[in-house]
This record gives sequence, C-alpha cells and structure tokens, in this order.
Amino acid sequence: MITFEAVRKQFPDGTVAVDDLDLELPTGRITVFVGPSGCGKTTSLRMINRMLEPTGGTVAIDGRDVRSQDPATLRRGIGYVIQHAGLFPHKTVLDNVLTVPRLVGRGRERHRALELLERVGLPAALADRYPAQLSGGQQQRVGVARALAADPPVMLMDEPFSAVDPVVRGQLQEEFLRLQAELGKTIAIVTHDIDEAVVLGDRIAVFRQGGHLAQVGTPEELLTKPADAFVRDFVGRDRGYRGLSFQGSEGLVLRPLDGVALDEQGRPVGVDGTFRAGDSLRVVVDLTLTSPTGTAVQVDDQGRATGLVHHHDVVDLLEKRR
Ligand SMILES: Nc1ncnc2c1ncn2[C@@H]1O[C@H](COP(=O)(O)OP(=O)(O)OP(=O)(O)O)[C@@H](O)[C@H]1O
Repeated sequence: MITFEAVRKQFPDGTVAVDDLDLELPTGRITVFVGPSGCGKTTSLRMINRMLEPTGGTVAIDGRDVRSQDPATLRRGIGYVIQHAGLFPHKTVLDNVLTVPRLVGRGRERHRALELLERVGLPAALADRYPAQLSGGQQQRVGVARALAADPPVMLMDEPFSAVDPVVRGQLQEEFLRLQAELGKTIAIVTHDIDEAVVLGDRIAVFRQGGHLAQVGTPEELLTKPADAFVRDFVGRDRGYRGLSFQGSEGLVLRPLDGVALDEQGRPVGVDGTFRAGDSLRVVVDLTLTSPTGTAVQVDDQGRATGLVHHHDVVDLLEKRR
C-alpha cells in the first residue's frame, strides 16, 4: 500500500501544489488521480518515486518512508509511464525496453523484452524499428512495456493514454486492464479525463484546485454519490446514464421473441446488437435507444435468442430498484 500522510508540497516560488494530502493507494489495485489542470496530480505522483520531495508530511510504500530509500534503488521497484511515452528516439523499440533490465542485471533480457512487447500488443517485427517509425498508440505500448520490464510492484502513469485518438485510447485502456488483471500491480494513474478515470480506476481520488482532495471513492460512488457541487460538476451531467454501467441487467423481465427472425440455431437475424444476461443496464439502454423498435434481444453464450426487452422494461426495473 502507498500512503500519503499530511503531505504538502510548496515550490520555492511559494506555489502550494499539494496541501495536507491524506490518501491510501491499495496494493494490487489501480488508483486514479483526476481533477482539473494545475490541481497537483502530477506533483503528488512524482512524490512517490522521489522525483519531487514533499515539504511536509510523509509518503510511504508498505509502511516505509520513501525518503529512507536511495532514489535509484527505489525507482527500480517503480515503473514510470508518461504521455507521449518518452522513448529514447535514437534507440530501437527493443533497446528502449531493455534500458531498464540492463540496470538490474543481465540474463534472458532480450527474450523477456520481446515477450513483453507481445503482451502489450506489439508484434516482434516492430522490435527493430525506431520510435519515430511507430504510431502514437504503438509508442505508448512500448512505454508500458518498458515500465513493466523490471517487473516492478508499483507503476506510476502520468496521462499514459491521452496523446492518442479516442478509438486507440479505448483499445489501450482495455488491453491495459486485461494485463493488470494478470499482473496485479499497485498503480497510480494521473488523468484529467473523468471517463478514463471511471474506466480504469478501482478507486478514484478527485483533486481540486490548490492540491486538496475533493473525494475518494469507487467510480460507482463518485457517479451516484458525489460529495459536493465541485465533484458533481466535474463528473458531468450525464452521470446518471454513465452510472448505469454499474447496474446489472439481472431482474429484467424478458418478453416473447415476437417479430424477431431467428436462424436454424435460434440466433437472431438482422438485429444490430444483442446483450447477455451479465451485461450492464447501460448496454441494454443503449441498444433499446438505438433500435428502431425500441427493443433489445438477449442471447445466451451460444448467441441464441432468449428473450426481448423494451426500454420501458429498463425504466420499470430502475423504478423497482429505487
Ligand atoms: N517547479 C514548479 N515550480 C512552481 N510551481 C510549480 C512547479 N511545478 C508545478 N507547479 C505548480 O503546481 C501546481 C500543480 O501542478 P501539477 O503539475 O501537479 O498539476 P496537475 O494537476 O498535474 O496539472 P495538469 O493536469 O495540467 O498536468 C500548478 O499550479 C503548477 O503551476
């Protein structure tokens, strides 16, 4: 666990970037720091690996004050990923990834680097290219692979996916979450994008101007119970709709499949989208709202239609759950 206790950072010019910050980042989970520009997110992140030193309070990893550890040794246990990946332009992809393990010792590094590139979704064929020969999304992947190379228990990520277009960002986020499900690192991510925070965070810390914490909670808590007007505004007006992502579709009463054409296996034909029993109400509402008939078809694991719901049914279910 990473702990901030009464942490303050005042820069020599008098700017107080972080003030009296108390925060816990649970082991093996993703904590997202989110908030408007200039509210102290990056400063807080950099105090974890001693790129910046607090002017008050304590940052500790597993109970050990980071200031009691030599910065170079400390950083070997902490991967660091930044926006635009920050790759060495004159080194190949492979050499970029190898930078870190070379610090910790030799061995089967090349093999491991190639394996890591594959795990972040980069074909080995790209290993000998230079960063300028890659797309923005590919560069970010190399950045993540490099941060993972020394297998650090902690990862710090500063706007890791914000330099790429929304479609690529969505893919990178999804792949990153799949990787984290296997690796279980303790991760802090800085973003100014609340949607990214909701997708990635197990916990979200909302910062406000002046380096104060406005709220800490799960994405669901933030969307359904914002602590005050600042968080409510920051989370956005469509938080009700987005909150449906956290509501399961169980309990929906299925209607008969009237008017739905089925193939020989019982799979719906000519239907744009379907949902499964475990999907969220957001998926179901979205399907019903985009279908010309206002309905969505539920299917089983084999894709066979099991029933139909109308958007009224979703509203009725929400009413019942109140
Ligand atoms: N070296 C410095 N000297 C003086 N002030 C600084 C320094 N570095 C950052 N600041 C100020 O500290 C405050 C917090 O900056 P920080 O970069 O942590 O914010 P942030 O929330 O990460 O913002 P952004 O989302 O724009 O990156 C800002 O007012 C910034 O101008």
